[in-house]
Formats: sequence, C-alpha cells, structure tokens
Amino acid sequence: MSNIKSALTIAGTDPTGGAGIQADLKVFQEREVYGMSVITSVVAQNTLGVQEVQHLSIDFIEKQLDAVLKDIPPQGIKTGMIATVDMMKLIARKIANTNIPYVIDPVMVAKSGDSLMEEESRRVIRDVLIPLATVVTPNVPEAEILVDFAIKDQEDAKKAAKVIVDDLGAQAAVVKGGHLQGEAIDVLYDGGEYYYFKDARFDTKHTHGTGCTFSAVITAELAKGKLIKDAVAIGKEYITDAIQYSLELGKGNGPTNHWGYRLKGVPNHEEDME
Ligand SMILES: Nc1ncnc2c1ncn2[C@@H]1O[C@H](COP(=O)(O)OP(=O)(O)OP(=O)(O)O)[C@@H](O)[C@H]1O
Ligand SMILES: Cc1ncc(COP(=O)(O)O)c(N)n1
Repeated sequence: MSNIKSALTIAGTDPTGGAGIQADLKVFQEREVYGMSVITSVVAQNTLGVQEVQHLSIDFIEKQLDAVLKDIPPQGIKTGMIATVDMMKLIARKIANTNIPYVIDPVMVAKSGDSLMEEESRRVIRDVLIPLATVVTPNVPEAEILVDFAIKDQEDAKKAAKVIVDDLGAQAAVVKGGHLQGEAIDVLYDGGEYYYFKDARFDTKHTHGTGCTFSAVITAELAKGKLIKDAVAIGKEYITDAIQYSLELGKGNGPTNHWGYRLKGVPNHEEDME
C-alpha cells in the first residue's frame, strides 16, 4: 500500500491564485501531501474583490466528489466556500460516514466585503456540516453568526469556541483573532482544553486568502496523522510567515506567500526584515 497522504479541498475558485481552491492546492503541495480539489463555485475575483460567481450544479458537484472519493480516498478533507443549502446537504451526505478528518473554514464574506455564502446557508451550515467537523476555523464575524453573540475580545472568542464544540457538535473549534485588536491570537477548544496560539500582527493589507491558507495547513497536517493541537500550531506558524512575506501583487489586497518565506528571496515588507 502506498503511504502517500492526500488531502481534498471542496471550495470555490480564485483565478488570481490567492484564495480558494488555488491557495489550498499550493499549501497541500508545500506541506507535502497530494492535493485534490472539487469545485463548488467558479468565482471571477481578484485582489480587488469579487466580480461574479457561477455555482456548479449539485449533480456536477456530486460527480466530482464521486470521482475523487471512489478513486483516491483522501486522509483529510476541507471545505471552504459552500454557498448554498443544497451544496451543504450534498457534502454532508457524501462525507458523513467516511471517518476522514474534516476541516470547515466557514467562508461567508470575502475580505473585500463580497458575500460568498447565501444568507439562508449561514444558519444551515450550523446544523448540517458543523456536527461532522473535526475542526472549524471561523474568523470573528463568522463565529458571531454561528454562535449568535458578539465577540469583542478573547474571552468572547473562548466562549464561542466552546459553544461551537459543546452545543453545535464539532470536535474542535479555533476562533481566529485576525479581526480583534492587538497581537494575532487564535483560541482552540477541543472539548477538553483551551489552547492559545499567539504571534506578531503585521501591518499589511496583503492578507488575501489568510483563512484559506491557515485551514489548508491544518487539513494537510491532520491528513499526515497529527493531533489537532499540533496541526493548528503548524497552521499558525505557517500563516504568520506567509503574512510576513505576503506579496504586493495586484491592485488591492495581495496574497499571502509562504513560498517567498521559504526561499527568503522575495520579501515585500523590508521594514520587517533585519
Ligand atoms: N495582520 C496579521 N498579522 C499576523 N497574523 C494575522 C494577521 N491577520 C490575520 N492573522 C492570522 O491569520 C490567520 C487567519 O485569520 P483571519 O482572522 O484573518 O482569517 P479570515 O478572516 O478567515 O481570513 P480570510 O478573510 O482570508 O478568510 C489567523 O491565524 C490570524 O491570527
Ligand atoms: C473562493 C474563495 N474562497 C474564500 C475566499 C476568502 O478569502 P479572503 O477573505 O481572504 O478574500 C475567497 N475570497 N474566495
């Protein structure tokens, strides 16, 4: 038997390569798992925002899922942009009995402010997909919608992570602190303990795709058999480096970039460098 680990992302696209499916596949490659993808929606977007979205039919998404799952069953699955209730129900049906670690990045609104999930789906994701999750990775606005209370500080973020696990049924939740003040602190709750992942906050607008990248690393590490808390720690370190070396590409919010960090060749924030 092959010991190659593979990971599957089920998400929307970003033709400029910073977010969505394209970002996930780059991460899988960097984390040395074999990357596979099922596209839910094709998105005409760039660093400035979303221009147009076309959802694929449920029937065609199902064909893609069957093509992958029946041929190369992955050791880790993540979902990103799942815009409609019917897509959520389909994905739940396909992965409910698989036992494959499953990471949900509950993508609702792009950094540009454009909606990536229908209003109705925001409630349905709670009931249909969250109970299947190994880890859910909401940012603060997404966590607020999932738990129905305002998150102003780390104490609130901690409470939200607990509700997502204890009440909504995920195995673990990490509420990301990118939208809070001060250092970038993410809170993980795994049903037993809280873990805090704290790192420097960089003053940069080039953070397109941070959430996608972070959750893709966690998926890759779970696929390799890492514990949840170790997978999140690796995700945090990776995204911090990728934000520090993010790229001034495009006319808006440029993409994060771990590749540049690795090569140490193309820093764009010289003030952060020695
Ligand atoms: N300016 C920053 N400097 C350092 N780390 C950051 C910064 N902004 C976000 N992070 C970290 O990046 C990760 C993603 O967090 P964030 O809250 O930005 O997710 P997100 O809003 O879901 O991203 P996206 O909008 O791309 O979906 C977290 O680990 C967070 O702490
Ligand atoms: C297909 C897709 N999925 C996710 C995001 C969120 O990323 P961001 O909030 O950084 O724009 C996105 N823009 N596009």
